[in-house]
Amino acid sequence: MEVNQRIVRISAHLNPSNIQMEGSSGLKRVNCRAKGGVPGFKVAILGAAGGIGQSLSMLMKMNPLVSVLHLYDVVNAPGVTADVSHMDTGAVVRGFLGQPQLENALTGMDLVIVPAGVPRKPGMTRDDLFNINAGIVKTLCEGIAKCCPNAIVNVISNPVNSTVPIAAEVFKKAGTFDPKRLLGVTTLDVVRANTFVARFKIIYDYQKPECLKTYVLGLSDAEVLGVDPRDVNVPVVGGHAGVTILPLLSQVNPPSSFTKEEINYLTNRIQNGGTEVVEAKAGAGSATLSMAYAAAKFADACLRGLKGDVGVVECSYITSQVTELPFFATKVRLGRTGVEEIFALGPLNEYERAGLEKAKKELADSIQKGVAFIKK
Ligand SMILES: NC(=O)c1ccc[n+]([C@@H]2O[C@H](COP(=O)([O-])OP(=O)(O)OC[C@H]3O[C@@H](n4cnc5c(N)ncnc54)[C@H](O)[C@@H]3O)[C@@H](O)[C@H]2O)c1
Ligand SMILES: O=C(O)C[C@H](O)C(=O)O
Repeated sequence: MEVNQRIVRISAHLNPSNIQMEGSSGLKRVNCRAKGGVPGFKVAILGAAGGIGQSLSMLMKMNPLVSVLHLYDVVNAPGVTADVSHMDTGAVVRGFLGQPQLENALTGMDLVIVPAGVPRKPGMTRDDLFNINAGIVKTLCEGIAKCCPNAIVNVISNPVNSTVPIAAEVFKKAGTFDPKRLLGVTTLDVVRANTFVARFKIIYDYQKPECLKTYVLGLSDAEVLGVDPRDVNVPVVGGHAGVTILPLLSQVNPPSSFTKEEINYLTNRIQNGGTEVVEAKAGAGSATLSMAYAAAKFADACLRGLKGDVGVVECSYITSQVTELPFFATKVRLGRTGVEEIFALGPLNEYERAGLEKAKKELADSIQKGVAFIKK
């Protein structure tokens, strides 16, 4: 049996027309288990041919937890699929092009990642994308509700503050809504916050052993002397746009102290990280590479949770009761059923409490806009 399955897989590789696109007879027989008998997960990327989608497809093909990778887009899916499928990693890659193939792309998936939609140009807010992206997310979520209602869904398409409520309303309408399985991806805010905070030289303060002291350095010094961003963890709560992005610098790990100026600088930089990239790209789109990295990191955390790993904690924008708002980003623990624990905000300082009030005001409108889009 095992040998036969290996032969099927090898012959599929030898005949490219059998492996790349939906509709070829050889695909259905391919073994869907990862090497070593460990069950792998089936992952679909919707918007796989885009700036985020292409790099994300590559990173997910490299993930040993993925046994099957479905790449769906309304353009260029065959090319991206052919390209990614040549990587000598375990996941079987299949491509799906256009709306008629959406259902096949989604059927049987454990995790669906959604980076489909238009990106910002300089001068635009994320909310300016609402008119186009709301409809795209709605259609894709209708497909998810029909074909893989139990999948974990990672929403990347902007404005995330509204597209997650849109997805929730679509799933409610279809009777498939499970708040534990719908997650807005805000990992890029955490990735940025970790990077920017790590540019501060953190040295041990022997007078206060429980606390690390920080110094602002010039950029070049910081690059040489700063700590590794992977050793820094900054919780970022609220949402994913401007003032709704609320880094909790009082809760940075390792514990660190910042001056008022440092807090202002860092908070601004983190809140405007997306705009910084949009302006630097000067009309050629928004963050794609750092976003694909962040999305792959978050998807990997979801898969590790599904696999049963313990202590998988990430920030995500989810259905929440942490504040009076129905959606809010906080740290969550991921497990076999998706979001298994939502962490409270923890103690906030005065600066963060003021930021929270501003964030909630803007978030409330964005959530309402998303909900109204489906209910209208
Ligand atoms: N959550 C975050 O932190 C974050 C970060 C960066 C970008 N984004 C958002 O992600 C989205 C994608 O950004 P990008 O730079 O990859 O854009 P892009 O234009 O490069 O790619 C988008 C892809 O979506 C596809 N698409 C459009 N309509 C579709 C549909 N109905 N079904 C399937 N695919 C469809 C397009 O064909 C394209 O390939 C944007 O909305 C952007 O604002 C979010
Ligand atoms: O800023 C954008 O429009 C894209 C994304 O939300 C980001 O934070 O980079």
